[in-house]
Amino acid sequence: MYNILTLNKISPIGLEKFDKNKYSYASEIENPDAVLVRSASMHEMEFSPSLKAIARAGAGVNNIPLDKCSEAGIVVFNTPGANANAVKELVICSLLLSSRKIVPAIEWAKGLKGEGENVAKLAEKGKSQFVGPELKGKKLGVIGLGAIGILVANAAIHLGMEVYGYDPYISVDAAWGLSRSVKHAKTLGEVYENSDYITIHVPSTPETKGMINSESIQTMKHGVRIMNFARGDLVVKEDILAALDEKAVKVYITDFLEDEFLDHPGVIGLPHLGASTPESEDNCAVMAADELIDFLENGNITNSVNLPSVSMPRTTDTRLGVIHRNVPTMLTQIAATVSAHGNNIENMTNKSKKDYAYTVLDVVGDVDKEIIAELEKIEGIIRVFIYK
Ligand SMILES: NC(=O)C1=CN([C@@H]2O[C@H](COP(=O)(O)OP(=O)(O)OC[C@H]3O[C@@H](n4cnc5c(N)ncnc54)[C@H](O)[C@@H]3O)[C@@H](O)[C@H]2O)C=CC1
Ligand SMILES: O=C(O)CCC(=O)C(=O)O
Repeated sequence: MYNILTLNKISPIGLEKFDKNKYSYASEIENPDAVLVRSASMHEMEFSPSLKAIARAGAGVNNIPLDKCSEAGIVVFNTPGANANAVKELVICSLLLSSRKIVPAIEWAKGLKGEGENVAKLAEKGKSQFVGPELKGKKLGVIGLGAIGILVANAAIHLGMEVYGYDPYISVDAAWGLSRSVKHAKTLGEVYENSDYITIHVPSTPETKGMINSESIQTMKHGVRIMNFARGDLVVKEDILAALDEKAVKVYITDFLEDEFLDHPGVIGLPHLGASTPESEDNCAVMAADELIDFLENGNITNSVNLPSVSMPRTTDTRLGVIHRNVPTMLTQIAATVSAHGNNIENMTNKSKKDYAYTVLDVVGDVDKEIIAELEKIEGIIRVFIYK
């Protein structure tokens, strides 16, 4: 029986993937084999020695201590692209909200309650205070052209916007999916100086944290509208508030609330709603559950952020999965140890990702727990799993 600890509300469609004869899942469970999480922070959590994998039903993994997991041989998965359409739709909505004063207009309209037959006349008289520009013909800067950035950039082209895309690490697949009409910005400066609207779609990393600050804002067009559906810490709070007060930034729309934002007239704040659609919650949960099941049952790794993707059809009854450092002689030592136990290696795959590597071996004959202890004694081997 495998135990799955769920740390957030996970879509039942995803949870149904776990065969009840083989899996138990609950928000409190002893000795979890795996954790299913959305945004809950795991940085202060004690990990049980039983924990083998964490699946983030979503994209951003800044709530998970990745280095600690890698060193403990815990595989961390995410669900690339599974919630991208949900975020794209809210970003397009936000482009309109930032332009057309829709939120204040709705609030103002509610104030006409009780005016009876004068409502229509008062509405016509008052509407001029809510004039706002169209998106067509305006320039949008998209920072980060991954699953979400691409969809936003392409949709904005269809709205008639001129789009500048910036992503020095763009993947080949992403580049293929990007509309040819999107202009390739080679520097952030190019995005900042040209854009009437800027939307950020990068992960929170040491490189991106605080990238929107007083210095970068100074290089932007006066009155720029900024959208942040990526992570709150990409934008320096004090600097964006000062820029809003000076009207250097006209509107800041963010999915990441701060107390100071709540009553600021220039901020439209949302409670981290980007991925909150039933479709995206289902997609993420299903993908995360599939990743966990294939790892826990077969040792296959797909969409891990700390270990390489390794997927091999089962060819024997016994499989070993070995997480180790990406250093020389690991494979020879693993093979020698397995052979010394009299097990023939029928098939084997090895891949690496930065400092870590993963080797899967399908072996003939039974293996006992001794082999785990012997393999784990080898310097550089972090963790060994047996799949039968
Ligand atoms: N508001 C919400 O509910 C959601 C927020 N997010 C956030 O949005 C982020 C992006 O999500 P996805 O597009 O799905 O991820 P993704 O991994 O598909 O795309 C991220 C892109 O950012 C690029 N990038 C990384 N560092 C960069 C830098 N310094 N400058 C420019 N580009 C850089 C990468 O090359 C990649 O193409 C996530 O990391 C997460 O923090 C994601 C989903 C939902
Ligand atoms: O699960 C959620 O609602 C948050 C989604 C998110 O921020 C992400 O996928 O990075």
